[in-house]
Amino acid sequence: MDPANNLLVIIRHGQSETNASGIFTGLLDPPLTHQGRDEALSLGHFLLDRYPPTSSASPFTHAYTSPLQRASTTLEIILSAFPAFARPAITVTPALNERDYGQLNGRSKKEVAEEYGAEQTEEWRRGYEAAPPGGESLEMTVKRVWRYYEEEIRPRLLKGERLLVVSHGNTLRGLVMALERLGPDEVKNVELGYTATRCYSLDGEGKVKGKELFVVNGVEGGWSQ
Ligand SMILES: O=C(O)[C@H](O)COP(=O)(O)O
Repeated sequence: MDPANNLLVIIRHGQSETNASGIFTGLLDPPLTHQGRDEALSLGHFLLDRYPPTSSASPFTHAYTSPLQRASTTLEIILSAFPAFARPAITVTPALNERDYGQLNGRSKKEVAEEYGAEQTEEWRRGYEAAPPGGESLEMTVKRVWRYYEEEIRPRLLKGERLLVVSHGNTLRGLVMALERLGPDEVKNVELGYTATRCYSLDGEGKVKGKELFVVNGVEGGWSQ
């Protein structure tokens, strides 16, 4: 896919400290691990190679991220690989926060599975309608992120902009579901590894006309269990 206009590149953040410890992270705000910082830098170099700036144009016109540092730091590290003139303006918005895991935020995934059973835990993690106690279902997350996409991101794409979105596993699963028109059963199988990257090109009406998965950090397509 050429670095044409109407381009949307979505990226999951690198590994955070609580990701590494097997803890439901949700709205917690842990820093990236060393591995997570390395993943972000490799991805920055990959994107620089894939979308080289020209003397007159930056490859990306705008970037979006969440206020949670694992996403915003991933974006900063990615952009550190680009020359200063190629740095896009950044919008930080809670609309791109991770799904709120409610009472599970901060709890060990293993212990939750022992307490509530593996099936229920999987339903909270990958089901569409199931909301963890006090938290958001994927359905609620899709509504939140899609509203933001339609109001803020899509209009820029329709103007021909090239956008980066650095966000979170379930938030981006929600965005993928809506962009690719997947059903609840299909989205269960969408898994995002650290710095998973997917690139969409859109037509003049905002419909997806092309999609590309990148192999970065040794994970095919950036998507993993
Ligand atoms: O919030 C978290 O714990 C992770 O970002 C994603 O967790 P999950 O794989 O359980 O959705």
